[in-house]
Amino acid sequence: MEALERALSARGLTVSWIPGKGRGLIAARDFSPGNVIISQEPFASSPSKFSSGSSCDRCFTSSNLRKCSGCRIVWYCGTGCQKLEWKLHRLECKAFAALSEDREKMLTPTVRLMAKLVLRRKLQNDLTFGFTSYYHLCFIVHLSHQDMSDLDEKQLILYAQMANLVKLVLPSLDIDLKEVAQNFSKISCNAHTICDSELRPLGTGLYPIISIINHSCIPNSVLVFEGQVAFVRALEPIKAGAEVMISYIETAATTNTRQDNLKQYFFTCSCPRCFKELKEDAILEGYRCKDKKCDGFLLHEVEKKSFTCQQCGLGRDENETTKVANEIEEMSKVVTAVLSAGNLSQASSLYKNFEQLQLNLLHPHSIKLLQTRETLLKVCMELNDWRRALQYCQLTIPVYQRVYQSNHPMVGLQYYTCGKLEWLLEKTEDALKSFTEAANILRITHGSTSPFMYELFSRLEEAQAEASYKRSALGERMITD
Ligand SMILES: C[S@@+](CC[C@H](N)C(=O)[O-])C[C@H]1O[C@@H](n2cnc3c(N)ncnc32)[C@H](O)[C@@H]1O
Repeated sequence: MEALERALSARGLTVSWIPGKGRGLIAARDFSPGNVIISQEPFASSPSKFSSGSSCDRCFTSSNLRKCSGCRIVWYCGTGCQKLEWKLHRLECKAFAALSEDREKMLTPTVRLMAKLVLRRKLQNDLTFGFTSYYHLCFIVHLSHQDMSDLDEKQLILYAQMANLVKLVLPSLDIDLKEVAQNFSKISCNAHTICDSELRPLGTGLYPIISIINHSCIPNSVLVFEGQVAFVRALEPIKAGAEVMISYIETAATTNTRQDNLKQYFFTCSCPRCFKELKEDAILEGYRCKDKKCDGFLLHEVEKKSFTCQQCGLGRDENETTKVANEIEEMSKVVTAVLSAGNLSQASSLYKNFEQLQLNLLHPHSIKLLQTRETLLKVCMELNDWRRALQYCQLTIPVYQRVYQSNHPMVGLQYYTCGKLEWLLEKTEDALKSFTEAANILRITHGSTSPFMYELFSRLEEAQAEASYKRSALGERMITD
């Protein structure tokens, strides 16, 4: 514990016991927005689709992949990554090569992550491997909190079965089944989803120090990744003594949905957003005012059999709202099925009608409407319909600003998408504004040195150059006229 405290103190951090939360990471100095609070390599990690050739087992990149010629299961982007992983992979390579087709199917990403964890711990005392006991210590100290008594019988059986799978996958190792089952339970609360710069999930990793950080639905920090390296950056000024918090879940959701999604972590969030008044949830999951010009939110008045607008007092009949709500429910099944069948043109027009139907009933900032527009954005992009894609992208931004706090990477990424679409549509001034908004947020959440940020900065520079060229050309034309 002392070694952990020393390492953290050098980074301006400390660990404290927080009533109702267990341990938490505390700032021992002030951090400004964009400061890296902590960065860490994973103790163990696994890509979500490691055997399908879609990502490198080391850096998670998706290009130039080649199969390991030994096991023919794991993929690498080149000899560099393969060599770096070899000390660990050589222990599983032979075992994987010997797997029958049936057993190969058992090698799910979670089982693989556990297999890597077992192997890494086996290598722990091998100094030539380069892992110090410090890392191990962090792992043991940190991941010890999850209590098996929290689990129901079904989960206990599942973890025991998964532990058995690890034994089958690594038959030559002396595996303590009980310990592995316990570790599955610890992983479920402590692992982090590794995402690319656009927050698309790529895999799962265990980051011993980062997993000391507790959750808030309005976090003061954000977790982003460069390859597998995790970076926690401050989203807002964090004063010495304050707790560092990230969000474990998608926060564009109502309180009920967020609380449901947090159940897997065995706690009830008590952040200020979870105690926010009814109004926010009535907007995010509720109905709109009958008067389309009014943006009030409605509350159900059971005795009056109506939903009443809290801004203008206008009521909506219960029967009428139920009828439209049922139509929406029915249509939602149809549009989802058409989209899953892959018919994009049909999905595009059906989703457009679906959006119109939802607009009759749902508040303009409703999460369901937002999700429909996000789908329409994706579909229009796939169809190269940039004009409509831009319309939907723009419609999502005010809702993003409502559901994510300022500086949230999702807001920055959405501005970035808007900027790219505006650039394609030759709306140079608009693109410049959107790229600027995106850069202002994403340099806080993603830093300034990754290839992703270099690309954004170069798009921004290109838009600045084009805009000033267009402005001067216009000025010259006006002088001539
Ligand atoms: C990744 S760990 C965080 C560190 C943990 N507090 C510890 O002592 O090791 C996740 C666990 O921390 C606790 N936790 C995280 N955020 C919390 C919160 N906002 N309120 C209460 N408990 C929380 C829950 O027990 C959760 O399963």
